[in-house]
Amino acid sequence: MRKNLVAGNWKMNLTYQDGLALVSEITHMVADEVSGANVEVVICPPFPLLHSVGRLLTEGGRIHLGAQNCHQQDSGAFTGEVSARLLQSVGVEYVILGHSERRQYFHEDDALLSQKLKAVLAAGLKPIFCVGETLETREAGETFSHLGKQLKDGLFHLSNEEFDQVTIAYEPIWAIGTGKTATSAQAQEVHAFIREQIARAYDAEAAQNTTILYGGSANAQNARELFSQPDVDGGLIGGAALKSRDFTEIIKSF
Ligand SMILES: O=C(CO)COP(=O)(O)O
Repeated sequence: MRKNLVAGNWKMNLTYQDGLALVSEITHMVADEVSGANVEVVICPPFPLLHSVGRLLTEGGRIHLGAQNCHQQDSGAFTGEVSARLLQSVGVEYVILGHSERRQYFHEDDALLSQKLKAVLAAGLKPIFCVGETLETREAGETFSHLGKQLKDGLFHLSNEEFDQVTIAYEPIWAIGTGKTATSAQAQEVHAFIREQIARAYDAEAAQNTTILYGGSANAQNARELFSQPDVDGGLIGGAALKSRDFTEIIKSF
C-alpha cells in the first residue's frame, strides 16, 4: 500500500520567529485533530529554520522535516550551497527537487537534477521530485510528451531500489500560486499517466507503490475532491501551508 502524504513547501517566506510560531500551531492542531488519519505530513521550511523546526517536530511527534533544495556535491568550495549530507545531519528526511521555480529561476535541468537525486539518495534522504507543464505546453496539447520527457530524463535513470525512495509531485506551472487549480479530472488524468510511465520504466508494483502528489493552488476547500481521485495520493502545498488552520484542514481531507 502506498502512503498518502501532505507536504508544505514554505518557499522563501516567513522569518525565523514567524516560522517557529507557525510550526508550533501546526503541531498542536495536528496532535489534537489528526490522530487517526492515514497520512504522513512533511514541512519544508527554508534552510535557516530547518534545525529549530526539526526540534519542534520531534517534540510534537508525527510530522517529518523536508528541505526545498540541496547541492549535488557532498562538500567543498561551493559558497552559499548546502549538501544533502548536512541536511541529513540536522534531521531532514525529504528534499524537494526539480521544483518549477528552481528549473525556471535557477536553470536546473535534467542533467543537474539527476546528480542532485543521486546525492539525496546517497545521503539516505527521500526526494520529492517535481514535474509540470506550462500553460503554453498544455494549450499546445503537449502536456503528456513534456511530462514523459521530464520523467525519463530526470528520474527514470534511477535503479529500482533508488526509485523506491522517490515521491513524485505533479505541479502544473499554470496552477502554482495563481489560485487556478487543476480540476480533479485533470489531476487524475495526469497522475494516471505518470503511474503508467512508472509501470513502463520499472514495473506494475513500483507504479502502484509510488506516492504521487498534486501541487498548484491546492487549499482547504479543494483538497478533499483532489485527494479523492484514485491516483492522487496527497499534495505539495505552497500558499495554504503558511496558514496553520488551512494546512491542518488539508491534512484532514483524507
Ligand atoms: O509550488 C507549490 C508547492 O511546491 C504550490 O504552490 P501554491 O500551493 O501556492 O500554488
